Amino acid sequence: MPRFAANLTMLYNEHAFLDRFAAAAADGFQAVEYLFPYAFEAGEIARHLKDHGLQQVLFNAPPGDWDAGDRGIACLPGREAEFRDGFARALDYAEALGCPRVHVMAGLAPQGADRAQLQATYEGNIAWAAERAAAAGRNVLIEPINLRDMPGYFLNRQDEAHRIVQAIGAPNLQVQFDLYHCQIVEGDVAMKLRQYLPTGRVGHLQIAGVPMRHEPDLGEVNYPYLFDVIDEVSAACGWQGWIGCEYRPARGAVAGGTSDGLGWLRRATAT
Ligand SMILES: O=C(O)C(=O)[C@@H](O)CO
Ligand SMILES: [Mg+2]
Repeated sequence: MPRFAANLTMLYNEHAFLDRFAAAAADGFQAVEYLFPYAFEAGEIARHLKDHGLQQVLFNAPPGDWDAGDRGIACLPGREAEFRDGFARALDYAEALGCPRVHVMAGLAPQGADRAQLQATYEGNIAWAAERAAAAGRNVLIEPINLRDMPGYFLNRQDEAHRIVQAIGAPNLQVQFDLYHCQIVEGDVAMKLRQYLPTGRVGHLQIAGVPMRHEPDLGEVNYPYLFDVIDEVSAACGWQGWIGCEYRPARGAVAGGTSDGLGWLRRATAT
């Protein structure tokens, strides 16, 4: 099942985290992503990847204090040292897991904050991270996220993300284009695939049904059509990234729920 990576934060919640690697491999996935690896030793995760023949294609840098409400700290003035420590930790995990991409979450804009100051802090942190990642042979990704799921999130639109990537100009800085967020925030997803994939500035795609973030075949988005667009544009421009399956299975933590919901994937990959 080339191209599609299982997001182990959202899929296979019927299993404990480390057991999700085996479950994804049993369903035919060859690659995985998830939000955060830091609750586990990198070596332990690396063993699970190897044992199940999986590639790690993406994970996130430490987001600050998630339980206290942080959703990344890259745009937050005064937390630069914490940002740098966290990113260095992410690079250590990326090395141990053989993972080429690290997603850096922007954070929530504090109410009343000076937007220009947040922007300057964000761009400064992202530029620093891209430089450090380049020395380690990794790419840094930034992802626009919708405001319904994350009220106050600093980065919401594809054009903003691409403007920042252009402005910083680091070759290893790319956009994580999550079609679910894009549909909610701005729509016109097929045209944005056609616009942005050929720029070489999209490092990763992610999908989910809209609006409930369940399986891609549940909701308003016509994913078979979008997969054809991705195939067509990729063939023309040589785009070779992964598509992360970042959705909450409709049957949730019910035994077999994730696998039972993979009919859309079997249809998408049928030859
Ligand atoms: O929520 C998403 O979409 C993601 O890709 C996460 O990495 C950030 O929460
Ligand atoms: Mg996403």
